[in-house]
Amino acid sequence: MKPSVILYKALPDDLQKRLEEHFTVTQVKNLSPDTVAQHADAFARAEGLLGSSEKVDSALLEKMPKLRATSTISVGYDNFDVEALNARKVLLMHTPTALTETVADTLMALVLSTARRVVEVAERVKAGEWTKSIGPDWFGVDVHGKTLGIVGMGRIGLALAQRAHFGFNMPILYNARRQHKEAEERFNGRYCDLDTLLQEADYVCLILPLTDETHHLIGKAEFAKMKKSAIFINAGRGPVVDEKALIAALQNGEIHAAGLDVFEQEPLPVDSPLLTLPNVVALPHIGSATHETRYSMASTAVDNLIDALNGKVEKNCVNPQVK
Ligand SMILES: NC(=O)C1=CN([C@@H]2O[C@H](COP(=O)(O)OP(=O)(O)OC[C@H]3O[C@@H](n4cnc5c(N)ncnc54)[C@H](O)[C@@H]3O)[C@@H](O)[C@H]2O)C=CC1
Ligand SMILES: O=C(O)C(=O)CO
Repeated sequence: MKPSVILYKALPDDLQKRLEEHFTVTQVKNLSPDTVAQHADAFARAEGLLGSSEKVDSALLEKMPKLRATSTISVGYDNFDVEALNARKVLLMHTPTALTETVADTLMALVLSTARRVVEVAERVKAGEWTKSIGPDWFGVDVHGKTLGIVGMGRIGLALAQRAHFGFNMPILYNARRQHKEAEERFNGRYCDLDTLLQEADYVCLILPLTDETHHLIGKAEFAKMKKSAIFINAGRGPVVDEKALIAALQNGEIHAAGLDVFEQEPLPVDSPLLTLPNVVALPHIGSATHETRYSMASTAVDNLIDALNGKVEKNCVNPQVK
């Protein structure tokens, strides 16, 4: 008999078929208590769980006594209670390499669009304001040659450094938990403490996982250390930044602009002050959202679940020690 799995995200038809070749699949719309109660038998039987953007905590695990593996269609796994999974010896699989280049493209898009005010001036054109040759009130600032500070020199940080170094001739400062030889040898990156990076960078780019350690890593004191001309970018996770402090820093002119793909609350509430600021580019968490990359992530996640339930955890496994 095929193992049972719960699928909580729609998959392209061919991937759904591949999943069904290996498993008996119950598709649900989300992991809310109501949905779990409605499909209680399927959750009680399931050995695998596949999806994204939903909390997987100990309360859910209690409803899934047979669970052996979870597979998330994402690289970030802050939605998972990893300690609870470890205690139950449930494997957690993710999609680290499938999205790296695409997310680095998004970061570069945020750098360029904030610096050159792309969204703001395009809106002014659409509003009919381009009635004569433009003056300095439409100008932006340069990107090439400016100092880029990358906080979180992991896979995506490295891909951003590559773009900035070779494409835009930007000197690179970085902060991470350890020094990265590759960043230094290939992209001339300079490791420094967070304070130095905040003080010296023209562009401060965050691409960090959300952990207890990174929660509100950037707040009032950190914005105060940045240059008044600094542009702040976050595409890691919203709660890494104290959003109230960010809004105040933008409103008080402590920093020049911000490009954001992630927020403390998603979707971003429509009454967020961030949406009233012309110097903010706010994106709806599109870091990896291209057709090609989202397909590749879903395909990797399906393969990850097949591998994990067959005891293969050589790659893409967050907690291989529980096997
Ligand atoms: N906006 C979006 O759509 C996306 C956002 N992400 C976010 O980006 C994160 C990073 O992804 P990857 O580069 O693949 O991960 P990674 O694990 O390769 O890199 C993470 C980096 O952060 C550093 N780091 C961790 N804690 C730190 C701390 N307290 N202080 C300084 N550095 C610290 C690590 O040393 C490492 O260099 C993901 O965990 C996810 O939250 C990832 C993909 C898409
Ligand atoms: O993979 C992730 O962690 C995302 O945020 C979406 O791609």
